[in-house]
Amino acid sequence: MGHPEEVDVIVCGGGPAGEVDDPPSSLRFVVMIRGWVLILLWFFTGCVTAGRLAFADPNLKVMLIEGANNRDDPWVYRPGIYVKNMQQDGVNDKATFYKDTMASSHLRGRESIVPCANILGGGSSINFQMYTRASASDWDDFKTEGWTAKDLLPLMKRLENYQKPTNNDTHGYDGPIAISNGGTITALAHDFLRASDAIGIPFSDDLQDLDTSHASEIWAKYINRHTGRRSDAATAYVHSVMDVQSNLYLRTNSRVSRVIFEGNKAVGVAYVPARNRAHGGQLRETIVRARKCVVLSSGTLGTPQILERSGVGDSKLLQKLDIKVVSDLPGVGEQYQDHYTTLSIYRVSNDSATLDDFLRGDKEVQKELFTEWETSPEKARLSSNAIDAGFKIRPTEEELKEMGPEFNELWDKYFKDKPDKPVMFGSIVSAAYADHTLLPPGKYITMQVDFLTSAKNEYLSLFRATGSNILQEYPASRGRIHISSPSPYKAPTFDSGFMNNKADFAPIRWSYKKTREIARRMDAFRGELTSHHPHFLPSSPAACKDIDITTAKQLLPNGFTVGIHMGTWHKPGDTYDASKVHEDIKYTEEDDKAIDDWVADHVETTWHSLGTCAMKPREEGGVVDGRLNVFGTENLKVVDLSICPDNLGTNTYSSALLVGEKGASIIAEELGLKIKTPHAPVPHAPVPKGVPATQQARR
Ligand SMILES: Cc1cc2nc3c(=O)[nH]c(=O)nc-3n(C[C@H](O)[C@H](O)[C@H](O)COP(=O)(O)OP(=O)(O)OC[C@H]3O[C@@H](n4cnc5c(N)ncnc54)[C@H](O)[C@@H]3O)c2cc1C
Repeated sequence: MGHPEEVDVIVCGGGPAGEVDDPPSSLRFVVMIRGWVLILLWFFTGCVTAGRLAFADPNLKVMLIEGANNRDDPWVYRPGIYVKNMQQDGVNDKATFYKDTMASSHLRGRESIVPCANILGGGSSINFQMYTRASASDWDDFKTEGWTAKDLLPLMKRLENYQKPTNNDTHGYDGPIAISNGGTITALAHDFLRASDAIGIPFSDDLQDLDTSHASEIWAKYINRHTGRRSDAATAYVHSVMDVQSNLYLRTNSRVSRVIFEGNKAVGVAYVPARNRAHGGQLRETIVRARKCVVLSSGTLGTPQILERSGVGDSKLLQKLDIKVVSDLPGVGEQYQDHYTTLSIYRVSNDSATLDDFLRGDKEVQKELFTEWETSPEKARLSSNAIDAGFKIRPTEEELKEMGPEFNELWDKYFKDKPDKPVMFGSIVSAAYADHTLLPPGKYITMQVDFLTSAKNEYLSLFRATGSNILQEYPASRGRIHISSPSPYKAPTFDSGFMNNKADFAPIRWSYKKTREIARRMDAFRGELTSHHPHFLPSSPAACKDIDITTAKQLLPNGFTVGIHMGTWHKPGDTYDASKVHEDIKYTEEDDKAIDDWVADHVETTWHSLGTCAMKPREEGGVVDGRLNVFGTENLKVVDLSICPDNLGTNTYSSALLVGEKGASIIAEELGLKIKTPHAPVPHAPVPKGVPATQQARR
């Protein structure tokens, strides 16, 4: 049966933006008018809101317009294959790659790339599945009525089906999103935790209690421990409702072009095919009208583009592009924020359990792991993201002294009096997170460190107020995204703003040193993969050392070249000695400079985009109010992470779900509906019992 042309609610979202091409100037618009309906545009956070509303009232007809469908896609639901979704091979349509329009001097002439989801479920269909929550003070810092941590805690619980043991009361047990340790925990994770403890990072049971900011833990994952499947937002909130009710309709392979206004009132949207394949580049728009309201949830990089194409944004830009101004909001697309990741790679012993052979494409190993997942998903190695342990840390007084004046000012202003805020996260990946064609044979771990703050708003105003040199040197400390054409197929101008505030270098440098000290103290440690570390001077005591000869000989026992003299190519490490007593590596100023250069050359997005449609007063550059209404318009809301007025110190899936739950509650209230709990049963998964699932025996 075809979709009805008139429904109560239409949720439009997820059009693949991967293929961004420019239509010819002689655009012809083919417009199909559909019914007058209530339209909600959302994607991942939208899945939450759409599913919640549809389930709240079976008589409310909801249509979800999206990009690719993730339903029953094995490249989505098998957790261990997530890295494949980051391939830029022209075939992968699950991600869009936003590239800096201009090379950045802060990155030594590099353009950074920010991959984003391009599929139903948004980031939750392709992300790394690490479960982290923001600190309580992060939400309080929003300074918006209804958005304090205390206000939001019931919603945090409402979304969770927490399947780990716990010793606090901040988790939920019958929500649609499963959180567990996954199928297996590697021995490398325990090795990491022991080494972390040795350098002053104690073990904790739950780092995600909204409060703990300096400890390590077995890191949880968005994986259902009973099914070994990824816990994505579409399966949890949308497919679940579609399985039991007939009032939620999916329209996939589409891209939302613009919101239609009458005056300043949103009355509908226009969407186009996800790919521009029509005769002569014809732009085929379908118009759907909205009876009550339009909600945008296209993510931090998608939502501002739709707003601008619709006439909501900086009037100067819109006039230049011949777009009629509906609401002059210069804040749209500004204040783009992210977190920073650096990845350093270490050699580990040949008997370590890593995913390297699987990722390299060893056919036998792949067959073994896929079969294991098919037959015993509840305990399979692929029922994991291979990121089993990690830490959150704050610097000691001594370390602060070494971190320089720029960071210390940020510390004093932002962290000092908020002890629940970590400065850095670190985690161990039991494999090389890298292109394996660039790596020698062997087993690896990756130390991933994330700086989760990246030059806060408050910090920026501090420098403006004091007239510091930093502001003169780095005048634009955030990124931005803006459309370059009214066409939905034309690539936007994008400036990630990465590292354009000098204060961001010190914590990344500090955490590189920390993870290096941890790696060296692990029993499995067998050297540093020198190509994936800073290039210290060869004479520096801090210079990296690669694989030791004993381990190298085990790798290629019949090789004629192991350990040959090759000039400076290989500086072998020491053979493993369990009784070794460690001294911390000492770094000179020159060494620190080498680390900073390496950071500029290699720092990446953490895929945690935030902030381009901030929820704050209009006169301060805000785009939405506390009830998520877009200023200067009627019947138009934004429900995604673009609304964050400030950064959140977390991997952001939990926050996106929370914003979705909050949006659902606000809209339900305005529609006179009540959110029903528990939500519809999640496909493939056992129905949660409302108690900690650790008490349910494994099969
Ligand atoms: C590679 C990767 C790894 C990550 N790892 C983790 C992790 O381990 N843990 C964690 O907590 N978080 C992680 N995240 C972050 C997390 O997934 C995101 O914060 C979250 O998905 C953001 O939700 P959102 O709804 O705001 O936006 P998104 O999830 O980005 O959803 C926006 C959706 O809108 C669609 N869209 C955009 N424009 C249009 C348009 N014009 N028309 C139609 N559709 C459109 C896109 O296709 C996309 O599906 C990761 C993200 C990525 C990309």
